[in-house]
Amino acid sequence: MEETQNTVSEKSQPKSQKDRQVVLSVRDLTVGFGNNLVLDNLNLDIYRGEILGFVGASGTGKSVLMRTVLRLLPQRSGTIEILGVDYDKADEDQRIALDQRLGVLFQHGALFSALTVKENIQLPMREYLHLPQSLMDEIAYVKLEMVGLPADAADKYPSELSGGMIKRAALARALALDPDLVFLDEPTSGLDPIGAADFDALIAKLRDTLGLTVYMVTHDLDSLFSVCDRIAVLGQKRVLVEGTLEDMFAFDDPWVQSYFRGKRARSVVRHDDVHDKDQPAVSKD
Ligand SMILES: Nc1ncnc2c1ncn2[C@@H]1O[C@H](COP(=O)(O)OP(=O)(O)OP(=O)(O)O)[C@@H](O)[C@H]1O
Repeated sequence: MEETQNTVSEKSQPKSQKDRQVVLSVRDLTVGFGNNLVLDNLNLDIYRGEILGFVGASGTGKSVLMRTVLRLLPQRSGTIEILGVDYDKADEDQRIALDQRLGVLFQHGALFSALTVKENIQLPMREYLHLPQSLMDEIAYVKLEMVGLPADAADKYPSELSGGMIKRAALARALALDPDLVFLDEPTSGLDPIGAADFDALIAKLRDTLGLTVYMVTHDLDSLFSVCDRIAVLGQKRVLVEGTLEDMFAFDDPWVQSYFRGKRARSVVRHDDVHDKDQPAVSKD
Protein backbone atom coordinates (compact mmCIF):
# COMPACT_ATOMS: atom_id res chain seq x y z
CA MET A 1 0.00 0.00 0.00
CA GLU A 2 1.31 3.44 -0.82
CA GLU A 3 1.83 5.84 2.04
CA THR A 4 -0.35 8.40 0.23
CA GLN A 5 -3.27 6.09 1.02
CA ASN A 6 -2.94 6.95 4.73
CA THR A 7 -2.61 3.28 5.53
CA VAL A 8 -0.78 2.06 8.57
CA SER A 9 2.94 2.09 7.88
CA GLU A 10 4.71 -1.22 7.35
CA LYS A 11 6.58 -0.69 10.61
CA SER A 12 3.40 -1.15 12.64
CA GLN A 13 2.37 -4.33 10.80
CA PRO A 14 3.53 -7.77 11.91
CA LYS A 15 6.90 -8.41 10.28
CA SER A 16 5.71 -11.65 8.70
CA GLN A 17 3.00 -9.79 6.78
CA LYS A 18 5.53 -8.46 4.28
CA ASP A 19 6.28 -12.06 3.30
CA ARG A 20 2.69 -13.21 3.08
CA GLN A 21 1.06 -14.03 -0.23
CA VAL A 22 -1.33 -11.44 -1.57
CA VAL A 23 -4.56 -13.15 -2.68
CA LEU A 24 -6.46 -10.05 -3.71
CA SER A 25 -4.74 -6.92 -4.91
CA VAL A 26 -6.74 -3.83 -5.87
CA ARG A 27 -4.86 -0.90 -7.35
CA ASP A 28 -6.08 2.61 -8.15
CA LEU A 29 -9.65 1.41 -8.53
CA THR A 30 -12.18 4.03 -9.61
CA VAL A 31 -15.91 3.21 -9.85
CA GLY A 32 -18.86 5.53 -10.33
CA PHE A 33 -22.39 5.89 -11.60
CA GLY A 34 -22.94 9.01 -13.73
CA ASN A 35 -21.82 11.95 -11.59
CA ASN A 36 -21.67 9.82 -8.45
CA LEU A 37 -18.03 8.85 -7.98
CA VAL A 38 -18.15 6.04 -5.39
CA LEU A 39 -14.55 4.75 -5.30
CA ASP A 40 -11.62 6.95 -6.27
CA ASN A 41 -8.17 5.39 -6.74
CA LEU A 42 -8.76 2.80 -4.04
CA ASN A 43 -6.01 0.36 -3.03
CA LEU A 44 -6.42 -2.81 -0.98
CA ASP A 45 -4.52 -6.04 -0.32
CA ILE A 46 -5.79 -9.25 1.24
CA TYR A 47 -3.33 -11.91 2.38
CA ARG A 48 -3.69 -15.68 2.16
CA GLY A 49 -5.36 -17.25 5.17
CA GLU A 50 -6.56 -14.07 6.81
CA ILE A 51 -10.04 -12.89 7.71
CA LEU A 52 -10.29 -9.27 6.64
CA GLY A 53 -13.17 -7.26 8.07
CA PHE A 54 -14.31 -4.48 5.77
CA VAL A 55 -16.24 -1.62 7.39
CA GLY A 56 -17.42 1.87 6.55
CA ALA A 57 -20.39 4.14 7.03
CA SER A 58 -23.59 3.29 5.19
CA GLY A 59 -23.44 4.25 1.52
CA THR A 60 -19.64 4.56 1.34
CA GLY A 61 -19.37 1.83 -1.29
CA LYS A 62 -18.62 -1.45 0.49
CA SER A 63 -21.06 -3.41 -1.67
CA VAL A 64 -19.93 -1.56 -4.79
CA LEU A 65 -16.33 -2.58 -4.11
CA MET A 66 -17.25 -6.20 -3.50
CA ARG A 67 -19.42 -6.34 -6.60
CA THR A 68 -16.70 -4.69 -8.70
CA VAL A 69 -14.11 -7.17 -7.47
CA LEU A 70 -16.55 -9.95 -8.41
CA ARG A 71 -16.98 -8.37 -11.86
CA LEU A 72 -20.66 -7.69 -11.29
CA LEU A 73 -20.04 -3.96 -11.78
CA PRO A 74 -17.67 -2.28 -14.24
CA GLN A 75 -14.73 -0.16 -13.11
CA ARG A 76 -13.71 3.12 -14.72
CA SER A 77 -10.03 2.51 -14.14
CA GLY A 78 -7.61 0.54 -12.02
CA THR A 79 -6.61 -3.11 -11.74
CA ILE A 80 -7.94 -6.04 -9.74
CA GLU A 81 -5.77 -9.12 -9.39
CA ILE A 82 -7.20 -12.20 -7.71
CA LEU A 83 -5.01 -15.22 -6.98
CA GLY A 84 -2.46 -13.80 -9.38
CA VAL A 85 -4.94 -13.35 -12.25
CA ASP A 86 -5.96 -9.99 -13.70
CA TYR A 87 -9.46 -10.76 -14.94
CA ASP A 88 -9.32 -8.03 -17.60
CA LYS A 89 -6.22 -9.59 -19.15
CA ALA A 90 -7.28 -13.20 -18.66
CA ASP A 91 -8.60 -15.44 -21.43
CA GLU A 92 -11.90 -17.32 -21.16
CA ASP A 93 -10.34 -20.47 -19.67
CA GLN A 94 -8.47 -18.48 -17.01
CA ARG A 95 -11.65 -16.60 -16.10
CA ILE A 96 -13.64 -19.81 -15.70
CA ALA A 97 -10.85 -21.34 -13.59
CA LEU A 98 -10.70 -18.20 -11.42
CA ASP A 99 -14.46 -18.08 -10.90
CA GLN A 100 -14.32 -21.60 -9.48
CA ARG A 101 -11.81 -20.52 -6.84
CA LEU A 102 -14.14 -17.86 -5.42
CA GLY A 103 -17.11 -18.35 -3.11
CA VAL A 104 -19.69 -15.68 -2.34
CA LEU A 105 -22.23 -15.36 0.45
CA PHE A 106 -24.53 -12.51 -0.49
CA GLN A 107 -26.41 -10.52 2.11
CA HIS A 108 -29.64 -12.36 3.13
CA GLY A 109 -28.27 -15.57 1.60
CA ALA A 110 -29.74 -15.13 -1.89
CA LEU A 111 -30.81 -18.75 -2.14
CA PHE A 112 -33.15 -19.69 -4.97
CA SER A 113 -36.54 -20.13 -3.33
CA ALA A 114 -37.81 -22.68 -5.86
CA LEU A 115 -34.86 -24.99 -5.24
CA THR A 116 -34.17 -27.17 -2.21
CA VAL A 117 -31.07 -26.55 -0.08
CA LYS A 118 -29.33 -29.48 -1.78
CA GLU A 119 -30.18 -28.13 -5.24
CA ASN A 120 -28.93 -24.68 -4.24
CA ILE A 121 -25.61 -26.14 -3.06
CA GLN A 122 -25.31 -28.11 -6.30
CA LEU A 123 -25.87 -25.10 -8.56
CA PRO A 124 -22.17 -24.13 -8.81
CA MET A 125 -21.29 -27.78 -9.43
CA ARG A 126 -23.79 -27.96 -12.28
CA GLU A 127 -22.41 -24.75 -13.75
CA TYR A 128 -18.73 -25.65 -13.68
CA LEU A 129 -18.33 -29.40 -13.21
CA HIS A 130 -19.71 -32.47 -14.93
CA LEU A 131 -20.32 -34.86 -12.08
CA PRO A 132 -22.77 -37.73 -11.69
CA GLN A 133 -25.80 -36.88 -9.54
CA SER A 134 -24.79 -39.40 -6.86
CA LEU A 135 -21.42 -37.68 -6.36
CA MET A 136 -23.03 -34.22 -6.28
CA ASP A 137 -25.41 -35.51 -3.60
CA GLU A 138 -22.50 -36.82 -1.57
CA ILE A 139 -20.66 -33.50 -1.85
CA ALA A 140 -23.79 -31.56 -0.86
CA TYR A 141 -24.13 -33.61 2.34
CA VAL A 142 -20.45 -33.04 3.16
CA LYS A 143 -20.94 -29.28 2.74
CA LEU A 144 -24.03 -29.34 4.93
CA GLU A 145 -22.09 -31.08 7.68
CA MET A 146 -19.23 -28.63 7.25
CA VAL A 147 -21.53 -25.68 8.02
CA GLY A 148 -23.30 -27.44 10.88
CA LEU A 149 -26.62 -28.20 9.21
CA PRO A 150 -28.38 -31.55 9.69
CA ALA A 151 -28.67 -33.88 6.71
CA ASP A 152 -32.46 -33.47 6.67
CA ALA A 153 -32.03 -29.79 5.74
CA ALA A 154 -30.98 -30.99 2.27
CA ASP A 155 -34.50 -31.47 0.97
CA LYS A 156 -36.01 -28.39 2.58
CA TYR A 157 -36.84 -25.19 0.72
CA PRO A 158 -35.37 -21.86 1.91
CA SER A 159 -38.81 -20.78 3.20
CA GLU A 160 -38.72 -23.71 5.64
CA LEU A 161 -35.43 -22.57 7.22
CA SER A 162 -34.64 -20.13 10.03
CA GLY A 163 -32.51 -17.04 9.28
CA GLY A 164 -29.42 -18.73 10.75
CA MET A 165 -30.01 -21.88 8.71
CA ILE A 166 -30.37 -19.82 5.52
CA LYS A 167 -26.98 -18.20 6.18
CA ARG A 168 -25.42 -21.61 6.75
CA ALA A 169 -27.02 -23.06 3.62
CA ALA A 170 -25.78 -20.08 1.62
CA LEU A 171 -22.31 -20.62 3.08
CA ALA A 172 -22.49 -24.28 2.06
CA ARG A 173 -23.26 -23.14 -1.48
CA ALA A 174 -20.34 -20.67 -1.35
CA LEU A 175 -18.07 -23.57 -0.35
CA ALA A 176 -19.45 -25.95 -3.01
CA LEU A 177 -16.38 -25.76 -5.26
CA ASP A 178 -13.77 -25.67 -2.46
CA PRO A 179 -12.84 -22.02 -3.05
CA ASP A 180 -9.61 -20.34 -1.95
CA LEU A 181 -11.18 -16.94 -1.34
CA VAL A 182 -14.63 -16.37 0.14
CA PHE A 183 -16.57 -13.10 0.08
CA LEU A 184 -19.12 -12.63 2.84
CA ASP A 185 -21.52 -9.69 2.69
CA GLU A 186 -22.83 -8.92 6.18
CA PRO A 187 -22.90 -12.61 7.18
CA THR A 188 -24.25 -12.02 10.69
CA SER A 189 -26.86 -9.37 9.89
CA GLY A 190 -30.31 -10.39 11.06
CA LEU A 191 -28.98 -13.06 13.43
CA ASP A 192 -29.44 -12.91 17.19
CA PRO A 193 -26.19 -12.40 19.18
CA ILE A 194 -25.76 -16.10 19.95
CA GLY A 195 -26.48 -17.10 16.34
CA ALA A 196 -24.06 -14.42 15.16
CA ALA A 197 -21.32 -15.59 17.55
CA ASP A 198 -21.84 -19.19 16.40
CA PHE A 199 -21.58 -18.09 12.77
CA ASP A 200 -18.37 -16.16 13.51
CA ALA A 201 -16.93 -19.26 15.19
CA LEU A 202 -17.88 -21.34 12.15
CA ILE A 203 -16.10 -18.93 9.80
CA ALA A 204 -12.96 -18.98 11.96
CA LYS A 205 -13.06 -22.79 12.09
CA LEU A 206 -13.44 -23.08 8.31
CA ARG A 207 -10.57 -20.67 7.80
CA ASP A 208 -8.40 -22.76 10.13
CA THR A 209 -9.36 -26.16 8.69
CA LEU A 210 -9.70 -25.29 5.00
CA GLY A 211 -7.08 -22.55 4.83
CA LEU A 212 -9.65 -20.13 3.42
CA THR A 213 -9.02 -16.45 2.89
CA VAL A 214 -12.07 -14.44 3.93
CA TYR A 215 -13.19 -10.98 2.85
CA MET A 216 -16.01 -10.00 5.19
CA VAL A 217 -18.12 -6.87 4.81
CA THR A 218 -19.67 -6.28 8.20
CA HIS A 219 -21.19 -3.78 10.60
CA ASP A 220 -20.89 -6.27 13.43
CA LEU A 221 -18.39 -5.09 16.04
CA ASP A 222 -18.42 -8.50 17.71
CA SER A 223 -17.27 -10.10 14.45
CA LEU A 224 -14.57 -7.50 13.99
CA PHE A 225 -13.32 -7.94 17.52
CA SER A 226 -13.53 -11.72 17.69
CA VAL A 227 -12.60 -13.23 14.31
CA CYS A 228 -11.03 -10.62 12.04
CA ASP A 229 -7.26 -10.62 11.73
CA ARG A 230 -7.20 -7.25 10.05
CA ILE A 231 -9.69 -4.50 9.35
CA ALA A 232 -9.99 -2.09 6.44
CA VAL A 233 -12.10 1.05 6.70
CA LEU A 234 -13.74 2.56 3.63
CA GLY A 235 -14.23 6.33 3.69
CA GLN A 236 -13.74 9.33 1.42
CA LYS A 237 -13.99 6.96 -1.58
CA ARG A 238 -10.90 4.94 -0.61
CA VAL A 239 -9.44 2.71 2.08
CA LEU A 240 -8.81 5.19 4.88
CA VAL A 241 -6.88 2.82 7.09
CA GLU A 242 -6.13 -0.90 7.22
CA GLY A 243 -4.51 -2.86 10.00
CA THR A 244 -5.17 -4.33 13.41
CA LEU A 245 -7.72 -3.13 15.94
CA GLU A 246 -4.96 -1.27 17.71
CA ASP A 247 -4.27 0.55 14.43
CA MET A 248 -7.96 1.51 14.30
CA PHE A 249 -7.88 2.89 17.83
CA ALA A 250 -4.82 4.95 16.95
CA PHE A 251 -6.10 6.33 13.64
CA ASP A 252 -7.03 9.98 13.76
CA ASP A 253 -10.36 10.22 11.95
CA PRO A 254 -13.70 11.19 13.49
CA TRP A 255 -15.70 8.31 11.99
CA VAL A 256 -13.05 5.70 12.81
CA GLN A 257 -12.75 7.03 16.35
CA SER A 258 -16.49 7.08 17.01
CA TYR A 259 -16.92 3.63 15.45
CA PHE A 260 -14.11 1.89 17.32
CA ARG A 261 -14.17 3.91 20.53
CA GLY A 262 -17.88 4.75 20.72
CA LYS A 263 -20.29 3.50 23.35
CA ARG A 264 -21.21 0.38 21.36
CA ALA A 265 -17.57 -0.55 20.80
CA ARG A 266 -16.72 0.03 24.46
CA SER A 267 -19.37 -2.47 25.47
CA VAL A 268 -17.68 -5.11 23.30
CA VAL A 269 -14.12 -4.32 24.40
CA ARG A 270 -13.16 -5.94 27.69
CA HIS A 271 -12.28 -3.10 29.99
CA ASP A 272 -10.27 -5.10 32.47
CA ASP A 273 -7.72 -5.65 29.70
CA VAL A 274 -7.18 -1.95 29.16
CA HIS A 275 -3.47 -1.25 29.16
CA ASP A 276 -3.77 2.48 29.48
CA LYS A 277 -6.65 4.86 29.52
CA ASP A 278 -6.15 6.00 25.92
CA GLN A 279 -5.56 2.64 24.33
CA PRO A 280 -8.18 0.01 25.08
CA ALA A 281 -7.07 -3.57 24.64
CA VAL A 282 -9.30 -5.91 22.73
CA SER A 283 -11.09 -8.97 23.89
CA LYS A 284 -10.52 -12.00 21.67
CA ASP A 285 -12.99 -14.09 23.67
N1 LIG B 1 -26.23 -0.07 -9.44
C1 LIG B 1 -26.08 1.17 -8.96
N2 LIG B 1 -26.44 2.25 -9.72
C2 LIG B 1 -26.28 3.50 -9.26
N3 LIG B 1 -25.76 3.80 -8.04
C3 LIG B 1 -25.42 2.79 -7.25
C4 LIG B 1 -25.56 1.42 -7.65
N4 LIG B 1 -25.11 0.62 -6.64
C5 LIG B 1 -24.72 1.45 -5.66
N5 LIG B 1 -24.89 2.74 -6.01
C6 LIG B 1 -24.53 3.90 -5.19
O1 LIG B 1 -23.20 3.70 -4.71
C7 LIG B 1 -23.07 4.23 -3.39
C8 LIG B 1 -22.49 3.17 -2.46
O2 LIG B 1 -23.47 2.16 -2.28
P1 LIG B 1 -23.15 0.78 -1.52
O3 LIG B 1 -24.39 -0.03 -1.59
O4 LIG B 1 -21.91 0.19 -2.05
O5 LIG B 1 -22.90 1.29 -0.03
P2 LIG B 1 -22.55 0.40 1.25
O6 LIG B 1 -21.30 0.97 1.84
O7 LIG B 1 -22.53 -1.04 0.89
O8 LIG B 1 -23.79 0.75 2.19
P3 LIG B 1 -24.55 -0.12 3.33
O9 LIG B 1 -23.59 -0.27 4.47
O10 LIG B 1 -25.71 0.72 3.67
O11 LIG B 1 -24.94 -1.45 2.71
C9 LIG B 1 -24.43 4.76 -2.99
O12 LIG B 1 -24.43 6.16 -3.25
C10 LIG B 1 -25.37 4.04 -3.93
O13 LIG B 1 -26.51 4.82 -4.18
